[in-house]
Amino acid sequence: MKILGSEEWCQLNLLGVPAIKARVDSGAKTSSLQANNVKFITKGLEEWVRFEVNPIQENRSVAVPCEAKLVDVRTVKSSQGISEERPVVRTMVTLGDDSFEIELTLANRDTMEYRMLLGREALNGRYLVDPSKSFCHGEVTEKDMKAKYSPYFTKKTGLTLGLLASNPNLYSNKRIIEAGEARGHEVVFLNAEHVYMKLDASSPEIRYRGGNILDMFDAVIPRIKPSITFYGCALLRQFDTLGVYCLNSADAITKSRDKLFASQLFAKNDIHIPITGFAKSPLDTKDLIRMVNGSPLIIKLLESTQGKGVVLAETNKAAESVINAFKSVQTNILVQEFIKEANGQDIRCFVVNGKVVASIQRQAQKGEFRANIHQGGKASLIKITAEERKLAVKSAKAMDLVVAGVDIIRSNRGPLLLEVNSSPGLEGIENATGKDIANVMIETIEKKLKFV
Ligand SMILES: Nc1ncnc2c1ncn2[C@@H]1O[C@H](COP(=O)(O)OP(=O)(O)OP(=O)(O)O)[C@@H](O)[C@H]1O
Ligand SMILES: [Mg+2]
Ligand SMILES: [Mg+2]
Repeated sequence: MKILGSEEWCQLNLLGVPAIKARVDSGAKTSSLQANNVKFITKGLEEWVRFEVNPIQENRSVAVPCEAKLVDVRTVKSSQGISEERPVVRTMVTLGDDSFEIELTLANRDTMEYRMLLGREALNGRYLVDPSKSFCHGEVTEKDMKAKYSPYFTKKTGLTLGLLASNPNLYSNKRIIEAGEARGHEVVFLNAEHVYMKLDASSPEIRYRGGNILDMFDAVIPRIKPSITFYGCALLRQFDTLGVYCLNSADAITKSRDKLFASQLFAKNDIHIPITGFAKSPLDTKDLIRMVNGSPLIIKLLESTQGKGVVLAETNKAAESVINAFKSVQTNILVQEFIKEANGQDIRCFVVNGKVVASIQRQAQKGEFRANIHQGGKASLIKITAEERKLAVKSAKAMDLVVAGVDIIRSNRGPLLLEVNSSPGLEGIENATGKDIANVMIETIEKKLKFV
């Protein structure tokens, strides 16, 4: 009988797969093939399956479209004990000089290092396995693979951009993908929580769930939600280490997410904010309140968005009890002068690459002081003053943010900065102004990468 090693090169010619490296696994009964986007279709009276195979390990960009007649659907238990339904197809496999029929279960599990497994059914009566050997029926080099799959290595004309975010259905994310594609780039959505990394001085890596190595990106657009700031920024640092341009650096995002640190940087850069205090001990609460000119005053959780952690205390007594209540549960807060004359209005300036590309005024709902859209605020068009424009640009720069949503409030002593956001939403501001901000973001990446 012929000998098979622990891995062998196969051809699945009927499926249009001219070479695929298989793991010989006599511990498994049936053979399996990695398949993505599996769809059941009918051809006449027959049931078929349509799917894609990524025949090259650690490469998702080569995807061969396949079709085969469905012969069965089987419940298979994975090594982790999870049952799943897998379609089974029958096709011809070629191994060196031999060709024979084989049944393959289609496994869409991402974690397949080998794209194909040869199980007992395929081996019985044909081969003996010698696990100490490999490629007994011929070898396929990387160069051969490139030649065999050359039609799939499409000539790249645009950039490859990664959108590092959490929800592909958010308006902002959909718009960024759309704008990137419209400008001829490939935009790949990366769920930040499915990305992981190898920290190694000689071969650092970034991988995606399933083991694909993410080494194809020219730039990454971070849209990190606050709850995963820490992890998301670690990923951005890794991309940066690997030479991938990040539209907003990990450093800049980290700074802007910490209201206390950000306020200190504003003060240092001569950027005016409402009088703000921060203290550790409840013993200092009374003076803290005096320091910001007494009530009514604003209390802000250090990490808050959409206005959720911003409270107005109308009296000194109320302020004191709210401040001390937060302190008793070890929650960090800022105490801030209330800008009453703003009348529940603030200004959101969208800054990209040192320019204000759009701005809107937000008006809080009746009886509410927070102008956030999430708190029922209404957006309207506004022409900002030269001073406000300068303040917005300077504030984004103080945070080193290339893309920033800068919130400004109009006080009796001129415009004051409220905060700078590193993942400003596009929906409210694009709809109100009719400006294509996503396009400006993509253009900026092109400029930074000198892409023409
Ligand atoms: N000192 C203040 N005086 C008056 N109104 C204020 C003050 N600070 C905040 N506000 C109002 O409350 C809103 C929310 O405050 P802020 O922007 O600081 O919080 P946030 O929760 O981080 O919101 P965002 O979603 O913009 O990140 C502001 O947009 C503004 O309308
Ligand atoms: Mg904020
Ligand atoms: Mg805000």
